[in-house]
Amino acid sequence: MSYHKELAAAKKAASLAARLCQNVQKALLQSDVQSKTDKTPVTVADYGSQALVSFVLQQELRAEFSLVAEEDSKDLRKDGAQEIVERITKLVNYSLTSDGSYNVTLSTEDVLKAIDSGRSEGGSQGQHWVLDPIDGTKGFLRGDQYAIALALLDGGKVVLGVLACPNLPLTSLKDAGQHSPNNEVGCLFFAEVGGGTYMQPLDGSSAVKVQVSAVENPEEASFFESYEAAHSMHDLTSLIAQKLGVKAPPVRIDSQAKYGALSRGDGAIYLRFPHKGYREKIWDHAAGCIVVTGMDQFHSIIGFLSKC
Ligand SMILES: Nc1ncnc2c1ncn2[C@@H]1O[C@H](COP(=O)(O)O)[C@@H](OP(=O)(O)O)[C@H]1O
Ligand SMILES: [Mg+2]
Ligand SMILES: [Mg+2]
Ligand SMILES: [Mg+2]
Repeated sequence: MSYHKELAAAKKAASLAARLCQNVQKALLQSDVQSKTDKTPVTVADYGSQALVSFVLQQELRAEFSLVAEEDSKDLRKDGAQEIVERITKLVNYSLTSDGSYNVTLSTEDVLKAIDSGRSEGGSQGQHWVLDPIDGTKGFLRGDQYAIALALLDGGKVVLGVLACPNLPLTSLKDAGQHSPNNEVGCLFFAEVGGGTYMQPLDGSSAVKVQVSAVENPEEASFFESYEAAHSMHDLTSLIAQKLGVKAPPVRIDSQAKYGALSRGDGAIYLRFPHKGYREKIWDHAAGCIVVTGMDQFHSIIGFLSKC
């Protein structure tokens, strides 16, 4: 089965959402950042990105669809949230219309409903979209890496994935690292089951096929891990790397940008071990997983792991 139409819609949605996030990151206001009940941060860009992706999928696919996504409108419907909802609505309308993609004006209620269309429970039957509207919100707030991560599940398997990484350099992190001022940034990774993985600049120029690292000797390999020690046990990863014989220091990056960088061979190993008791969410891995395993790359990864 081919998912070309779904992939085109997902790329359009993630690219527009990336532009919304870039606009917010340029001029982030203190009032744009809220704290959720689990004490993790959420911003107008997380909500805006979710509303926008949900709207674009609905417009492009014109069919009933199920979306499992990170955010919901509960806090936005509380007293005192009207101003922030209006700011989100303005951001969404601007991002949808400024380059002529759509000719619409969504109301605040349209935006809240679009956010809440991400409340599906998912499941192993039928098709479900999986969205992290901003993965790496802490990285986004720091001006570092973050990703818009969108995947499609069919019968419980990930069949396509798109990762927009607005701050990831177009060239390998091996060459200039994450923060060189000469870096041109903004990558869109995408993969469809059986079709390999591609990367293109977020400005829309042409895509190139990417491959995971061919390094087989752990002494020559480098590894990616979460920037936040609260999200992954840095002590444990350091121990594992030591046992494997890895010599390079860890490359710490927020979000599924790690999977993007891994898919094009910037490093060879991904290590992320949450602390005891943390329950993983599917939107934190679905898109990144297919971008790295994009079928024809799968065997080289298995090959590498079996040698470790
Ligand atoms: N205590 C914790 N342990 C592990 N992961 C956590 C965590 N608290 C938050 N996260 C998740 O880690 C994600 C970021 O991943 P990474 O550590 O690879 O950058 C966050 O995604 P969001 O930013 O979308 O909320 C969040 O879902
Ligand atoms: Mg979050
Ligand atoms: Mg996330
Ligand atoms: Mg998120």
